[in-house]
Amino acid sequence: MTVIPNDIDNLNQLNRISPLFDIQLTSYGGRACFSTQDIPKGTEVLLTSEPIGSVILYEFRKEVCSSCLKYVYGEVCKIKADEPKVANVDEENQTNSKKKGNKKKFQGAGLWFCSEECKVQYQSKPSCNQLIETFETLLTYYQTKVKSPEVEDDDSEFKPIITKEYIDSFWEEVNQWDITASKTKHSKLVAQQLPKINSDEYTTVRFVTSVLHNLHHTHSETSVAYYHSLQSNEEDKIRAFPTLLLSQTLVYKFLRICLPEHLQPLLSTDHFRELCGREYGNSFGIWQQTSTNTEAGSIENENKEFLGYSLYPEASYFNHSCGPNLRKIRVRDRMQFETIKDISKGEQMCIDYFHILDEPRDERQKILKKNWFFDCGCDRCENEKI
Ligand SMILES: C[S@@+](CC[C@H](N)C(=O)[O-])C[C@H]1O[C@@H](n2cnc3c(N)ncnc32)[C@H](O)[C@@H]1O
Repeated sequence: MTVIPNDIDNLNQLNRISPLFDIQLTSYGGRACFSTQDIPKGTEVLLTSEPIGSVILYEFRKEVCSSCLKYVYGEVCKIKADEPKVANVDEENQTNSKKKGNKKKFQGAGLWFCSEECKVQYQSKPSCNQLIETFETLLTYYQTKVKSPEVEDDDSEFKPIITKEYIDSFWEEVNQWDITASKTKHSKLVAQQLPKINSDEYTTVRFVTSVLHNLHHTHSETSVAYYHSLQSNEEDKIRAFPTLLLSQTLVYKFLRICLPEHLQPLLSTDHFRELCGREYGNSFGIWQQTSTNTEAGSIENENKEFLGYSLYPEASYFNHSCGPNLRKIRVRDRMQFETIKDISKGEQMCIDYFHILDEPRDERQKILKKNWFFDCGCDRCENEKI
């Protein structure tokens, strides 16, 4: 069951996301955004800050610009990240690499850009050097431990009944592993315990790392507080994809062994579980945009490839409606929300999660339940109830 937070009072203590709306409880449960005044059609109600976490899928890493997220089918980005000038690798990792004499040539940290301007813009972000060094370290470890497709886990027999207790017991074993790992030398952990991971797991490694880095370095206290209040879908997600449980524990162990010292305190099994549970229901897909980018951004009217995903806590309190009054537009790596109807004071402000507005009610309900784990309680679904 999804745990729906009911912390309106705490949220309302925070700086408002926008003067145009606040967060209140809905009649069908959970929180949502409600307008604080009449808002005419065509008004921008939110332009997010940079995502608190973001990742490009491994298969698209060379084709999607890490800065503006531009993707053109068949085109490879030609520019890699520059090696940070000030070395900042955590000491033990550095010592291990040096001892073994295997300090590799800088590979670009798996970050690719469509232009010099995009690279400069990305690399001028606060603490970006540390993030690049961390990504480079993770990439290097991943390359030594990549799980080849022929040894993928056989999950055909893995059909447990997923309950909260089952998930907790799985993670209890990881807590025990963590205690032992904390007493083991890093070099021994790398040699004996570093799990092999596949490209999807590596994608999760990168996403989690970006969140931990931004929590530590870049985002405001308010943004962090909104992040910590996001709803988690852990149980529903694991029930829908049981093999994720094992997969997540591998990702966790990989991170525990490979993350630099300064991010380690943010990595606990509790936080990791919450983060993975929040990511599923709250992040926004990075979709290929087929319309031309304009200064105002590009409207996501023709989605093609799924390239990755980003998490913007301040935009994650918009609920879905089958008759939305907002549209979302990606502007580089930010999301903009704009009214597509006049909105009256006190009305709920909603987006379309899944491009299903042309489907009949039953079909829409089925799709939302299967993919987002909720029974849609929007006005249109209520009105179309037989
Ligand atoms: C991105 S969050 C939106 C904010 C969320 N309501 C909260 O309180 O954190 C998505 C979740 O909101 C709920 N939700 C969104 N739209 C809904 C709708 N039309 N009907 C019922 N629940 C909805 C579902 O639980 C969904 O997983």
